[in-house]
Amino acid sequence: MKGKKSVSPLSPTLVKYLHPRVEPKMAEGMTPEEAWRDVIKDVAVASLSSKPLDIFAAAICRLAELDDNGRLQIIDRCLTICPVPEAPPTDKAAQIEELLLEMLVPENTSELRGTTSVEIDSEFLRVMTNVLENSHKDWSSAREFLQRFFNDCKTKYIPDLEIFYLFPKMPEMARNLIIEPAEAKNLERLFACLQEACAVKGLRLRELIKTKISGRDYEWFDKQASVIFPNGIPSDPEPNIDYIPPTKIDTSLPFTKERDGQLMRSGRLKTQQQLLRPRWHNQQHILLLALRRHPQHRMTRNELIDAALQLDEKWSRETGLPKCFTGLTPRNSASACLTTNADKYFTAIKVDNVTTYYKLSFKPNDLDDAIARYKKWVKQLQEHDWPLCFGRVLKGKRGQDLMKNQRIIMLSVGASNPAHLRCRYCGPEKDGCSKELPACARCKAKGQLCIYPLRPDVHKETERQKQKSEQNSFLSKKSHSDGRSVNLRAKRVSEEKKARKNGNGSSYEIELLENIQEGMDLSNVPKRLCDVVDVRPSSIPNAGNGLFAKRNIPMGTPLGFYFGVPMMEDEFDQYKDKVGKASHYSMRYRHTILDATNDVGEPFTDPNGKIYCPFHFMNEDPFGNMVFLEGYEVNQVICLSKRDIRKGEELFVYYGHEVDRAHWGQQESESSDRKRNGRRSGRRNGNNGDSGHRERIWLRGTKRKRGNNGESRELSNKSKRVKRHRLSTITPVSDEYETDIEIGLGPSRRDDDNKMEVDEEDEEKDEEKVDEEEGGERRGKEIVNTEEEEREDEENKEEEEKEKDERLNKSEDIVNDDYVEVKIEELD
Ligand SMILES: C[S@@+](CC[C@H](N)C(=O)[O-])C[C@H]1O[C@@H](n2cnc3c(N)ncnc32)[C@H](O)[C@@H]1O
Repeated sequence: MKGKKSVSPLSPTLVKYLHPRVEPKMAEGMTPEEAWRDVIKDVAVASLSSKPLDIFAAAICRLAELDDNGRLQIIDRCLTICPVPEAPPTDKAAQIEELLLEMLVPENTSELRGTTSVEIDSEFLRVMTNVLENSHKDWSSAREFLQRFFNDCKTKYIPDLEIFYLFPKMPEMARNLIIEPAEAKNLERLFACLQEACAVKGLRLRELIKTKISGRDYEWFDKQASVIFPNGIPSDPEPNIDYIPPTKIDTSLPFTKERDGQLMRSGRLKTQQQLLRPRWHNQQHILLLALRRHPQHRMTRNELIDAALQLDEKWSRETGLPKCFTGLTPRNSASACLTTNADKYFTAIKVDNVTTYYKLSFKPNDLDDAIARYKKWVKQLQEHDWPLCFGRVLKGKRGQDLMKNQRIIMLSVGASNPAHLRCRYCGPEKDGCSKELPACARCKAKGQLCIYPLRPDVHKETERQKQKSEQNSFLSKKSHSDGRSVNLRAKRVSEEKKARKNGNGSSYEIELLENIQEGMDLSNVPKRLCDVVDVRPSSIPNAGNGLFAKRNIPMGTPLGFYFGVPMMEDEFDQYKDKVGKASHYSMRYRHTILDATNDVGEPFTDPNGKIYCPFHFMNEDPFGNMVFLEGYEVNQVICLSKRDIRKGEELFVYYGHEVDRAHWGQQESESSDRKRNGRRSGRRNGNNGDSGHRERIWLRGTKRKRGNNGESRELSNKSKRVKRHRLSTITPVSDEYETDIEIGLGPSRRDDDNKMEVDEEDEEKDEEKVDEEEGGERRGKEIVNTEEEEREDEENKEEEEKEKDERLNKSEDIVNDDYVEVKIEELD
């Protein structure tokens, strides 16, 4: 590959040097090329022949592998040290030798001689980028592992040879580089994929990565290799000799081609590259795109299945990608996919009570529709959920009645999996409560006023069942006396449906809420978002604005939603990705991107404007106090507090593992310079050469697996630390879709800093308020006690709280040390 480059014009110094030396060699019968190559070899031999044989041989071999430009560059640089490099004066000899070693055998330069090294051709990085960007897998754990590997290496780049040398810092590496089974599996797959990608380009992976392991490190490397490749390192597939190099690496995605309406010249056309495909190239997405392309976004089941199969066929034919709907019965696969509707993007509707149509569950790329939905959600949240979260149980009889009734109150929004949720009053350390109703998934608290953010339908179902059975018994009684019973039932059902459709269906909920509110003090419940949070400069240097709590916020409170106009991912890449800061504020939700910016790519910042979402300004901390939760409705992202948050604290959330953080923390001008120069960590995708998709916030947990039937496990402080580290670095890939709130892992270091910022007066007030709130709650719970018992109890509880705080503080110290380490590792 390198030998084919033509020689660039020689500098006058080189000509002056070569001319007198080449002529005698030509006189001996050499061609001009052989003669001047021999001159360069003479320099290397003269300077390095005293070196140990392996070093000398490696240098001469490397010289032979270089192209003419590479060789001439070596002489050019030698001439900058002295005019006669083959016989340098004594004071220059060492410099020439060091230079030659550095260029020909860099792993043997004085500082690193004899150490283990990995030589990586820069072509490998191009292959790697292409695989990571275009593969349908997200390679999360493999990335993390490689990142850890690179972090523990000293790196040297030799521009003339386009080669990177990695020198592992063995003690650190042996200590840090532990491979988990899931990582090993993923890494093995990644390497198989890289090998195939190399073969497509006519290369062999083994030739792009060469390892030289010194004797003492051999055992360790051998052990690691046997974990990653239990069956031995597979040999490279035969390189594809028919390969037509793509003019630009990024033109290789099928969708670009389809949009441009031209046929693409890509190496992939020649071979069926099974593993390289765009992330969204899967069955669900093809069905979704087929529906999206229909003018009314509405099709019958058969029409939709036909359209999806045609689309799949067309792409496969034009791009060489494998089809998504395969097997003997692709129609059945498409039909099953539609029935499962795992991502909730399809809504089935009956037209004329006969034909079932499928329509998109959202209006793509429609700002007004997105605003209307967002406002509806926020209204519901503020009217229904906030009173439940921020309200306090009254002291007197009304509060007593409320507690006696032992109702379960549910929020209108929440995770799909109630097993992840907590009773509001269940502190992380409490073992359980003793009353009767089923409640919190963590403490199994029974009978407490338990805010239970269930998926609305789960709860409604039981209530409806009750109503239904009542209706049924009523109707069956009636049916004896009245022949019109069937009609009556149908009428009732359709009325119920109609009411639900018009948004009045939750009469049960409203009634329940009214009952609850009678027993609660709602005077301190916020009315608008600006009562709860405000946007101001972040506590993180150079991070721009941040979001801060304006009041104490209890754990598990849904504060709002992340606003964004839903678009298909390829649409976003095409129209929006490079517009202003669109990629900084966009969020990936399953198959859609929620675009949070206006036409010029700026977030909506006017609090009185048509749309304003303060959560766009929430900065990142992997162990933040907030979490993005997938709501029950499609494209609904709930911003939920992970723990109790105190007034003045900055709100942080984890953006997900796919985010490119390389330019963060730089001054604005610096980072925009970088963007202008197109140096953003070499990000590319196939569409337009510089997609920001790695900038996008990822809705956490959209593809995660959890053990133990989805139940979070209690963690000791020690295991918490490990878990914390893994949470920030490893996201296991699986086919299960789940949402995940990581509650109870404790506050981050920054939260402590922020606590310091709350001025003393505020703090005092807060404490009073918290005491009052907690007192209220306790009074609510223990309302049957006498006043004296109550006082005693409160004293005891205060002591308990103090002890608990101390315990927490101690564990925070440990956790925070670890956190700093992780951060540094990541920033490195
Ligand atoms: C969704 S915006 C958050 C609001 C942003 N700070 C602002 O002023 O508009 C995401 C951007 O905030 C910045 N950011 C977020 N978390 C950060 C952190 N921990 N450190 C540095 N910059 C951060 C990055 O520039 C990122 O692209």
